[in-house]
Amino acid sequence: MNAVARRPTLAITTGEPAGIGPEISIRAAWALRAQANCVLVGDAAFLAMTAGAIDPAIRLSAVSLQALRYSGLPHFGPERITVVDVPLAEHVVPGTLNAANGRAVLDILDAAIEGVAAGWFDAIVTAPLQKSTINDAGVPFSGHTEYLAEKTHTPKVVMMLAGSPGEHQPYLRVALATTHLPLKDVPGAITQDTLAQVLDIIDHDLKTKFGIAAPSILVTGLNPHAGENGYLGREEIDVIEPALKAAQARGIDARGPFPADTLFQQKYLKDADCVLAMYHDQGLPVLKHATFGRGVNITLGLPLIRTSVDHGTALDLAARGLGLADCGSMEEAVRVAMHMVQARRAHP
Ligand SMILES: NC(=O)c1ccc[n+]([C@@H]2O[C@H](COP(=O)([O-])OP(=O)(O)OC[C@H]3O[C@@H](n4cnc5c(N)ncnc54)[C@H](O)[C@@H]3O)[C@@H](O)[C@H]2O)c1
Ligand SMILES: N[C@H](C(=O)O)[C@H](O)COP(=O)(O)O
Repeated sequence: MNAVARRPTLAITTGEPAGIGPEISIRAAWALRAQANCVLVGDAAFLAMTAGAIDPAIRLSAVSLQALRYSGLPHFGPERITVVDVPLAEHVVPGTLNAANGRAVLDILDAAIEGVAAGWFDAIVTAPLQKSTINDAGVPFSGHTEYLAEKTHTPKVVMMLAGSPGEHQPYLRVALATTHLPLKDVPGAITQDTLAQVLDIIDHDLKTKFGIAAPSILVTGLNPHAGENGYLGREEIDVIEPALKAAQARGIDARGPFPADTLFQQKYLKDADCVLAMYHDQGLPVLKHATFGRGVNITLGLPLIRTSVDHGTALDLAARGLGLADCGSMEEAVRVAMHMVQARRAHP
């Protein structure tokens, strides 16, 4: 089979229409069309208008979901990008959220999930969406990660962001023990059972999806200075240490709990494959500070491949027009998804 036919087919969900998602999705799909068959999922008329404004040379061909269900995904070759049309309810004003379009953002995700199950797509790459707008549309929603877990009936998944901080610095992967939780709910969510599931998923997926034979995982504490021997909190002694001992007994190379504020140093990171942080804003600011614009969000533990960008909808940029958003993270999310598809093809 030739290289074009072997291109992975990736569904790019174009996300919040008033944000930068549609633009970065189109740009990444067009820039990487020789390597990946990126199928845009979103409102075809809006995407065509946006593509025309970005570069009139960009060629899009729309198909309806009904047509896909009837006759499968058409293969156009790298000279044009397929769009699966999921119409929005209302006209888009860039930079201005509109809850009337919130339901369509979920329809876009549902179409991509359906497409993976139907074999149209090898993986899903998600552009950023605005969580609040979906809630404003009346659907409780905390993130793609949780939504994909629910829709694929996966009891536990792990959010991991990864990126290269630059030359001569180790590639950084930061996984989270909890995802989108209010801070007050975090301590209660960190149990020995949860940590066992999270560590098993990280160990398994780093081996099977990233080809790391014996992953080394460094684990942070929850409290300042990892609890200071119990004087600044007992979660390290009561929960994290026993969970680590149990994981080690299962053959997982997980060490800690280390104070989160000093763990992110080269001397510790250089021999590690992943840092497991206890909550969102303990791990992600470090990763984003080091790699913003090149980072990728990967959901571990899912039965499908899903990657995403390391940033949000950037409504401020969308409001000011096209050409301001950095596409680096979106392109990297496409590349990581491609590599994961290729790795799965090599080791089904
Ligand atoms: N994958 C996702 O769907 C995803 C990821 C992160 C945040 N979000 C959501 O996005 C919304 C907005 O979040 P936020 O305001 O905290 O973060 P944001 O990333 O949208 O914006 C933070 C800052 O970074 C800048 N920025 C973001 N992306 C950029 C890019 N590609 N190029 C240049 N500058 C960029 C913005 O202009 C802004 O100054 C929230 O609803 C949040 O939940 C979604
Ligand atoms: N936590 C992610 C980040 O900070 O980049 C972001 O909110 C996206 O999460 P989902 O992939 O679950 O939507």
